[in-house]
Amino acid sequence: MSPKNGMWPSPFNEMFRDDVALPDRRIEIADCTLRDGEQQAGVVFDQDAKIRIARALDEIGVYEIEAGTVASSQEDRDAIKAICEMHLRAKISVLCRGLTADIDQAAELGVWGVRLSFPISPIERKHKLKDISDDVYISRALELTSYARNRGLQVIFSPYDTTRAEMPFLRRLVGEFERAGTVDRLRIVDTTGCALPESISFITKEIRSSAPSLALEIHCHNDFGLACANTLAGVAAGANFVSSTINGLGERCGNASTEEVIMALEVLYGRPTGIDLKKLTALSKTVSELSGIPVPVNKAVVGENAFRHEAGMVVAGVLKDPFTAEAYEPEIVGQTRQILLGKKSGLVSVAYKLNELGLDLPEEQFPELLTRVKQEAVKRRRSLTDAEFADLATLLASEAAVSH
Ligand SMILES: CC(=O)SCCNC(=O)CCNC(=O)[C@H](O)C(C)(C)COP(=O)(O)OP(=O)(O)OC[C@H]1O[C@@H](n2cnc3c(N)ncnc32)[C@H](O)[C@@H]1OP(=O)(O)O
Ligand SMILES: O=C(O)CCC(=O)C(=O)O
Repeated sequence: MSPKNGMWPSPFNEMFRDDVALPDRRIEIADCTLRDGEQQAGVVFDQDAKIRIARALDEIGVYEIEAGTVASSQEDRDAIKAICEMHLRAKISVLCRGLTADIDQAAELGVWGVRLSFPISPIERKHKLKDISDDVYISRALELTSYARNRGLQVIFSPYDTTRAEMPFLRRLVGEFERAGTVDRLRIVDTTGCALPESISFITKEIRSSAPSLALEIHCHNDFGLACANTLAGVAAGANFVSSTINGLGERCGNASTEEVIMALEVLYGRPTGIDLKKLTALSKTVSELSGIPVPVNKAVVGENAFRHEAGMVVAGVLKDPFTAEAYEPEIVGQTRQILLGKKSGLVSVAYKLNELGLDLPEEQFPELLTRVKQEAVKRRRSLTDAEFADLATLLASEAAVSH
């Protein structure tokens, strides 16, 4: 076993790659940071912020940008229009309610496609669609989708709360779409983040068998920390489009994070996404800055600690071969590896850091320096900066010089 392209995942993954890794399988990122990301309570993206994020998403190479909710506000519509006028490579879509007025507004803004959000589970239908019957639901869904189609829009139908829908009705709906040919893609939506990966897999396969020609997208929330796993389950079961957000921003606990799904596809499934991976960390920082939502230091892929090592036994391995503690090289995602000195350090780290900082200290002083590093880290309740470590080493060196 050895690394390939700077990556070294579990060899057992090979057994589960199935068709996800096939070179001719199309798996595209339809990022919704500008729509669901902004639904994170407290987040406001103004037009400049939306334009910056849209440009950055386009630069990494996402297939589609869900740029906002058309009914939300005039500011949003202005921003969506401005994004359309940037003529990015990425397709621009917007969320519409099940109303022709929303579709009209979307068409006038110049978007490529609409996402028709139409609640499907019994609880949503009862409270949001006046307990609409199955027959009326289907006829409205067909009317709305053909209306959007006739306005020249790509049509992505979003049965809101798909994971709590009744399966016979869901099967009937997608069968109708397949017959009518009014829908380009169906988004499977885990609105409350309540599904297991196995359930997502089941739902995706059921829809595929009821409507084999319908393209599928998967959109998962993170209420149980399963959004990325559920998204991958959807992809493995046949969804070719991923609806996710940078930093996992989004309603409540957020969505599957775009960068996590991309790296899982690339590293764990061995499936190239065509995304410029080196720009992921910078994009995460931009979204964090513009949303005002900090990225947790231990966030997968883009967190500051994702490639930092402090524990002595870990560092001893990393310095011989980083793959003892990492599944892929940090530079792939625009990060760097760092060795920190602190309470959990060992002598190997002391020697490494002295050398890295160009500091001279007799080897017999290393254990004393390590003791002082640990004491200082306990006192400060954190790892030490390079300057603090250098101060400790310099002080110890001068004490040793005086006592000789
Ligand atoms: C969870 C999701 O991701 S879905 C997307 C959610 N996104 C947003 O809500 C975006 C921001 N929203 C807004 O700015 C506002 O809610 C607006 C402008 C869209 C609508 O505002 P208002 O007209 O004042 O309606 P309000 O938001 O108070 O209520 C929504 C109404 O739409 C109905 N509704 C909800 N979903 C849908 C739908 N997909 N299609 C049609 N009607 C719907 C609700 O039942 C409710 O109707 P009611 O007043 O008869 O109870
Ligand atoms: O497409 C929709 O219906 C909205 C999707 C959504 O963000 C959700 O329900 O989680």
